[in-house]
Amino acid sequence: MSDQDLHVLRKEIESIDEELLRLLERRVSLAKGIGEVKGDAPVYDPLREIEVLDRLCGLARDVDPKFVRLLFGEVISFCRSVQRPATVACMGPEGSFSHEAAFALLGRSIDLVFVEDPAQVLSSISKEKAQMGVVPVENTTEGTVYATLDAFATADQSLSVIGEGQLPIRLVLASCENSFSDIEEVYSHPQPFGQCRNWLSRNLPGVRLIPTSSTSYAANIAKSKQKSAAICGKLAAELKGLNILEEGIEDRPYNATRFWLVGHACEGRSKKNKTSILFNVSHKPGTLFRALEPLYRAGLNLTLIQSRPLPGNPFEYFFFVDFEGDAEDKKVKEALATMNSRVERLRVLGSYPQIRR
Ligand SMILES: O=C(O)C(=O)C[C@]1(C(=O)O)C=C[C@@H](O)C=C1
Repeated sequence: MSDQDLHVLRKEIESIDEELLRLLERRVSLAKGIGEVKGDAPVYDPLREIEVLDRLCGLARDVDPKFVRLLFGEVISFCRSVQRPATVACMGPEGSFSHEAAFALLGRSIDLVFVEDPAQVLSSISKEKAQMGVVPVENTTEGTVYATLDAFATADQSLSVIGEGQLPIRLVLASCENSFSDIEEVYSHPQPFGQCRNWLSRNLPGVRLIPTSSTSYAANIAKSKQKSAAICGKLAAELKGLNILEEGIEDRPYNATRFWLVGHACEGRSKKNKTSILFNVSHKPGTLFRALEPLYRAGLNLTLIQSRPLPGNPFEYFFFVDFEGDAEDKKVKEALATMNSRVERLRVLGSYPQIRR
């Protein structure tokens, strides 16, 4: 290829880039117009975003659909923000896996509010410090995130789960030190410690493991403390300027965490909605069976059941159940009505779509 050929091709790229920019500006202008039509109604429409992204991925021919989803996910995120800026609460500080999950679910055109725990995420929404929140629910290695379930048990009843997404969790050992041999203590959230316990016993036997409220908080400590390291995400390590001593230290090849997107209920439903409920029963034989029986008779597939101590009632429990289906489906509605007559308290946390970006 001659310099002249390269020049011609680059000029054609510049022309296409300008065309793409003008089309993007047109799309943003249309989104602003939609925002005016919506008025005070919620801007975020997860079902419409899924529809737009799935359609484009179906149309993609010579471009990887994963890239199409990522690119247009950010276009939509910006188009959402020009209608009304969205403040999203999540566990911090910056660089936490909840931070990464918020970006994965909503794109990067969001304002983030970092808080200590899931209860503060929910209270941030209730106090209108944030319009939405992102909380971890379950990890493929360590199981349910109890703090999230406990937070919902006492949270504002107006909050709903409005979406769900899975984030692959890839753990790194990060430090100001340059070698394993210099590490005397490791900081991280208890969940990641559990996700790489075998790696730790093989590579850092006997090192003190100190739990923190989040992985990014652990990175903060490792940044300021010699002979220490953090188990965190790559984003946190890079944001703090730490050396990454080892990547991919999670014990299982597939290590992912399910996150809920929380806010005020959205209209509509997708074909594959899930529903999450919480309930408690009287402390008598057969009450749990009778509570679950209507879900069985409706043919609903349960994807999670988890008991948690009932606050104020020692050795009594409330239960979380996720199942496939939407609370507005006729058979689900009837099953929940029967269930409601058999339990002491039943709350539908939400029926929501799977969000993939
Ligand atoms: O169609 C809408 O309701 C819009 O607001 C537009 C748009 C988009 O950019 O495609 C943006 C935000 C919504 O969550 C859904 C879609």
